[in-house]
Amino acid sequence: MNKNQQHRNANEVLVKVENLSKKFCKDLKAGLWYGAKDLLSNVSSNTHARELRPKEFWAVKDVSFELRRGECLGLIGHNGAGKSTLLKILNGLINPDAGKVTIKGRVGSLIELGAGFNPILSGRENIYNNGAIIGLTRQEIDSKLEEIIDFAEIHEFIDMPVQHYSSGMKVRLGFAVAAQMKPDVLIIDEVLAVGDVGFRAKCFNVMSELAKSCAIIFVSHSMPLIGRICTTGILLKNGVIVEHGDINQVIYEYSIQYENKYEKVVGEMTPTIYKVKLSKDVIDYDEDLTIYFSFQFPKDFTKVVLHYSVIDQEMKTVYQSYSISDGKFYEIINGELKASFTIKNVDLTNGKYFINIGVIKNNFNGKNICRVDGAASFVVGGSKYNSFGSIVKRTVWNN
Ligand SMILES: Nc1ncnc2c1ncn2[C@@H]1O[C@H](COP(=O)(O)OP(=O)(O)OP(=O)(O)O)[C@@H](O)[C@H]1O
Repeated sequence: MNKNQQHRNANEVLVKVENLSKKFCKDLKAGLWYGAKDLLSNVSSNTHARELRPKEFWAVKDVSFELRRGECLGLIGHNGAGKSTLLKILNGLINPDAGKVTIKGRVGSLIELGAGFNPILSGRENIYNNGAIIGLTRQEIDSKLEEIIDFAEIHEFIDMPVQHYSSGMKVRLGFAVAAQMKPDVLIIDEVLAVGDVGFRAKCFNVMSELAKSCAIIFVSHSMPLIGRICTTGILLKNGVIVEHGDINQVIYEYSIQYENKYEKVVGEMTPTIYKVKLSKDVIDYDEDLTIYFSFQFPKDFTKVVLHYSVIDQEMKTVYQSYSISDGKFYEIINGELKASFTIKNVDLTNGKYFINIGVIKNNFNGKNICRVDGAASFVVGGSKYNSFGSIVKRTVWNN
């Protein structure tokens, strides 16, 4: 086996992260002071590293994992969880305070918008610069140049300084360079979302293709995307790994800890009081869910129509229903509307969902008397169906 074949060994560990920690200071003055003190006392970052001084906090704390060729790791977590900090350490943009990163092979990355580009150089010059940094010869870059420009679709602007590129153009160039240089490890941050839909689709096709022969670390807040591309996942919370393993399990853990109460009341009449209760807060995909509620209004109405929507974490409506479709009307008597409805077999994949409940006049003019968005939330768990999409579509697999 020659050296090159060895280098491309399937399943070899390409990224090894051991007890990685990085702290930041919440206060600029204190941060500068600590920096100066550390420099003066010539403290190596690893000796003092494990203690926090006043106003410091761990952005990444004791993170360890391995990633093999052929694996695609989804890094997920709330805003400020430490994802970008971890990526920047992996990419060598910042130094950790403790721990060790070992990466084998060539690293392609798209982390911050425009990071890695010299703004006063043209797109073409930046391609050469970046290629040289990852160790390609001029001839090798020459042979990839057209491919990169074609992929980025920025032919007419390739000789313009990068500082005049739009955000999307920077992302196009950044991704094209990172992906077309045939990396062993590809690190992609949320920044990809800046690209337009067509370009994003192209990137995901390339990532799926690259995933077969390299190791990918991908950060995104879009769970459908993460679920589609990644094989394994890490959930970070306050810089600490709280879940690591199968991507569907990690997405599920993330979705159930999501605290996004987005409760909002809209419509021409606000209920003075409302109460909503569910038959169960955690259910299986094939169970029924009953929603009990009572709304107090300042005015009576006869014949109103109820409706509800089930919303997923991407804030997309998964399904909705109107009582009028089943010929059912309600009355608001003495200002109170007290009712319940049952969703038969929720038929949803694992995750957290919200319920919007609305009341409209029976003339169905579309105007809400009121609608309570995020009136309740529930979790679907334990489904054998994975997290792609929202609906579990039971299928008969004929011969
Ligand atoms: N240079 C810095 N100086 C001080 N604090 C920083 C610095 N960079 C990041 N932080 C802090 O570290 C924490 C983690 O930030 P990070 O950007 O890694 O989060 P993230 O998970 O990528 O968040 P998001 O989903 O919003 O992109 C945050 O509290 C952030 O304010």
